[in-house]
Amino acid sequence: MASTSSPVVSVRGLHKRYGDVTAIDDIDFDIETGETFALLGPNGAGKSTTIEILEGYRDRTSGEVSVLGVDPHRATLAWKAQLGIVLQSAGEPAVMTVAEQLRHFAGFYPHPRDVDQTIAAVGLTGKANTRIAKLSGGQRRRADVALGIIGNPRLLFLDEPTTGFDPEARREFWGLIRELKREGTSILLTTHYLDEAAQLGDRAGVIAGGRMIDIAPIDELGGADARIPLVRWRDAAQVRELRTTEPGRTVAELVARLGAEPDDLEVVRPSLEDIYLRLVGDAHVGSAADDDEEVAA
Ligand SMILES: Nc1ncnc2c1ncn2[C@@H]1O[C@H](COP(=O)(O)OP(=O)(O)OP(=O)(O)O)[C@@H](O)[C@H]1O
Repeated sequence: MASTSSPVVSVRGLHKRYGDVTAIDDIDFDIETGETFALLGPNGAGKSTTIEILEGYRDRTSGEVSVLGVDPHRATLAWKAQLGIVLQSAGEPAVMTVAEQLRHFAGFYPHPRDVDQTIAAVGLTGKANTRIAKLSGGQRRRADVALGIIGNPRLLFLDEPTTGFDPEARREFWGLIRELKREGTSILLTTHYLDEAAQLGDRAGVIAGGRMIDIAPIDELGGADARIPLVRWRDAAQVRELRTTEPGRTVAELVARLGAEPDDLEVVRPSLEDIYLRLVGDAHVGSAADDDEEVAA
């Protein structure tokens, strides 16, 4: 939930170049206290670069960045202790057990979580005394998340946190993140799973080619027009589609015109994934598809 206090993250006019490659091209966004902000975009869009700049791991070329009121460029240990970071790849698995590793890292923080409760929260109680190297891929990812939250962070960075999770583990993980949200943790999430963004995100920013092409509450992404339903049916051998704000009237007119129930009739509301793909596709081709005409799909 957004609040009226100053944003936990504020980014203005951010640019990042790697040699000749412009990875980030003038992006602006804020994350409010207690908000979960989903950063979405295709491979190579610039999400990790943005996150690494916010975390203080990477220099920017230009622009203003404030994280918990501090420029990450001037990071102090006290500032870092308020961040929780779950990287895309956590490197070589540790030889320590899950519990040993968490106890070790808990010692670095002024107000850590309880180790056993954290292990339970990520669903690894049965594996607390197993070496990290012996965990499955999905279990290792849970151990990464446990490490990210052991310091009781005010701001949690989750970079593709559920890659490799089975569907049940993903749902359990969403429950854990909702609990962290309830506790007031602000979260920056990147994910390629649009259902995950829809489940957890309050707002989302879509990056493509280093530019922020849309930023809105999750259920307003792409604008109102993006949610116009599609009436689809089969006409002889062809599938027909019509985008309309009045699907009921369209179906009634179709039935009247055909004198019978249309074959394979369905009314489809665009999913977040449909809307996202359209946004990213439009950013690539630089032009929108025609919305109003009846077309053969
Ligand atoms: N260290 C680097 N040196 C040179 N170019 C880089 C470096 N890191 C990233 N890039 C380039 O910057 C652009 C943005 O990369 P980035 O890793 O931020 O994208 P991403 O959105 O996180 O992608 P993914 O979804 O695949 O993780 C890409 O063109 C990438 O090739």
